[in-house]
Order: sequence, then C-alpha cells, then structure tokens
Amino acid sequence: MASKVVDLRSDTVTKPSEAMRAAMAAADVDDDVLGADPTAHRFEAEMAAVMGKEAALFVPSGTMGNLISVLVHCDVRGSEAILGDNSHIHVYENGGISTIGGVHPRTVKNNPDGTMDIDKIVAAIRHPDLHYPTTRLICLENTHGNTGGKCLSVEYTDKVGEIAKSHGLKLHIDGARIFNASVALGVPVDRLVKAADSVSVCLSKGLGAPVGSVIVGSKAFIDKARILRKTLGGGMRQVGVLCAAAHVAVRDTVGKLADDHRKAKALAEGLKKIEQITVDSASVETNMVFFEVMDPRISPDKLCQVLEQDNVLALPANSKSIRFVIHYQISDADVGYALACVEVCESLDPFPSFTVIAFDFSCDSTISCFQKAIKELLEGSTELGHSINGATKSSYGH
Ligand SMILES: Cc1ncc(COP(=O)(O)O)c(C=O)c1O
Ligand SMILES: C[C@@H](O)[C@H](N)C(=O)O
Repeated sequence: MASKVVDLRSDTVTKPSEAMRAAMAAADVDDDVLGADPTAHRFEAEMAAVMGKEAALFVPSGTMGNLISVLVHCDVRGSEAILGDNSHIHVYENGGISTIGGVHPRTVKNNPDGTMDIDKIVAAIRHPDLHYPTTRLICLENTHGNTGGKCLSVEYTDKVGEIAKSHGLKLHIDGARIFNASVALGVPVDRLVKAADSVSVCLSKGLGAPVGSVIVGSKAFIDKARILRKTLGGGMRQVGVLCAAAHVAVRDTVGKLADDHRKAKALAEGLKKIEQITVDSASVETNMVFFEVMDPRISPDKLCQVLEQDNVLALPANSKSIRFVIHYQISDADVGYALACVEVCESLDPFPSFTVIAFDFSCDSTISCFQKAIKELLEGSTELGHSINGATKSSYGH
C-alpha cells in the first residue's frame, strides 16, 4: 500500500472532495461564452454578494484574475501600477501586466508584515508628465504570500483606499487568500475588501476547489473583465462544472480555515523545539510557516530533498528558508509526522565525514606507488593513500 504523502508544498495541492466531485458531475451547464451557463451565473452572483461587490467573474486562475483586473484598470497605454516588490503579481506572474498589458510596474518595498509604507505609496504616485507613465492603480495582496501569509488589516486597507480615491486611482487586492485573512482577523470578508475596486479571490488555494479564481468589482468593471477574459483565451464554455466545485469549496471549507491556522501555529511551535531550526512562531498568522535551518551546509533545497525521502513535501520559500503550507487535507497527525521527520533530518549528519584522496596519475612514480599500495592493501598492510606519493588528502563534513 502506498505510504501517505504529507504535502506541505502549498495550499494549491488539495484534491477535490467527494462533495465537489459529485457537484461537478451533477452540474447544470450550458455554453458560458454564449452567456448561458446557469451554474456559473449562480456562483458568480453568490460570490459578488459574499464579497460585497456588484458583480463577479469566474476565471481559470489567480494569475489571470490579477492580470485581467490590472488591465481593466490600466486600459490606457502608458499606465503605471504601484505594487509590492515582493508581491505575487510582481514576482510570480511572468511580468504579465507588462508583457501582455503594457502596464509599467512601480514597485514599493514590501515590509515583513506584507504592507507597503503609506508614505512610500504616496511618493510613488505619478501624475501625467512628459517624462512619466501615469499611475492608475495600487495593488495590495492579502494575505501576503512571500512574507509568510501575513494579514493586511482593514484599517490599513481602508487607508490605502482613501489614498487611491484622493489621487483618482483604483485599488486592486490580490485576495488569493483573502478568506484566510478574514478568518484570522475576525473581519467579514466583504468589510475587509470594502475599499477595493476589484479583488481576485483564489478558490483553488485554502478553499480547496480544483481550479479557478473569481474576480469581483463593479458591474462596469466585470463587463470589461469578461471581454478581456475572452481575449486572453479564458472563455470556458460549460464552466459550470468548475463553478459547482467552487461553490462547494466556499460552502464547506471557509469554516475549516481557522483549523488550518491552528495547525500552522502548532507546526511552528513544534519546529521551535528543534535545536537546529529557527522559526518565529509568533509571526505565524494564517496557514504558512517559514523556517530556517541553522546548519549552513543544509540548504532549503537539501532539506526539502531529504524530507521528500520520508514523503514530506515542502518547497524553499527563498534561499534561506523553507515554507510549510497547511491546508484542510493536512491532519494533526500529519503535522506531528512532519515535525518528527524534520527532527530526524536535523539529528542525522547530512554530510558524514569523508576523505577524498586525489592522485596525480601523470606522475610515473604515482602509478608504481599506487600498484604497491594496492598490493599492500590486498595484503591488508596499509591504508590506501598514505603510502602513495603525489596523493593529496581532503576532508569534508565535520
Ligand atoms: C498571493 C497569490 N496570488 C496569486 C496567485 C496565483 O494563483 P494561480 O496559481 O491560480 O495562478 C498565487 C498562487 O498560486 C498566490 O499565492
Ligand atoms: C508560488 C505561488 O505561485 C503559489 N501561489 C503558492 O503559493 O504556492
């Protein structure tokens, strides 16, 4: 029987539940390009209401959701979008807003809590000038993935919204994990995004849907987004199959996010007890845990490779740390097993001491000495290398 895999690579790795699969099979569908998939319409109306916006549009991915949103807001050539230098849109979306949309990114440093300093956002705003692109959009990310799933407060979001409005700009929130933020902050999700003109919500992350995101905003925004989705090849015909699963995900999994956060905290507290591990467990706000290995010889890649041998899957967060991401298909026992595996990895010497003896075979005497040494070895009278001229000895590991 295949041994269980504890997959902590991301919250994108969940498998659809039986309820999702049943809903997909039973979905009432039609051609959505011709504007008629009833399940898609129902789900989009449901999500618009949940998020407190006028309208919604199902899209195949969070990346496309962000791209469409930026392109709708920055629909004039020479537009600029202010976004975090460590944001998903800027780091992981192939520069799509530029390569496809011709939008210029104006990055502002992301703080360790996922925010961008308000004064730096204001300083980055550029109004029409012969020399500059024109700022038309500010993008936030909540929760913020690359800082470890940090939550942006509703107060901060409202403040950025006020700045956008006072400067005639729009505000987009990459809300891939907005439900995690809502649950962790105890703020209703529609209140958390009230200041935003658009939000991209991933259904395929912590909510556990097999595919897709939904973007929400004004009706005028969504009408333009629908056209852009088709332009980008996102017209999906009987998409109700996917929307049916997404509906089940929102219905069944939002209530489990708090437990994901609890398990992430427990994982961080457990990692804290392991000698060679550094983790700021107090900074764990949602479902992600970033930790470092003290031993400089064990890189994040190396530890992930070693853990994989024990069927624990993880990914490096960066050159220094590893990322564990909890989702609703990770149990408390899985957390305990992962901790035990990290502990074993840390106690094992990943690089046992060993000696390399290099020979200079261009030297004739080395060969005769080598032959002598082999003869002596076979007779058990010497250690290889000690009696060979031209041999250089190097030691690795401890
Ligand atoms: C914060 C954030 N935004 C957007 C995305 C993009 O979502 P997708 O992978 O569905 O394109 C991701 C990752 O998946 C993410 O972590
Ligand atoms: C890496 C990124 O694209 C993905 N959203 C994740 O967090 O796993």
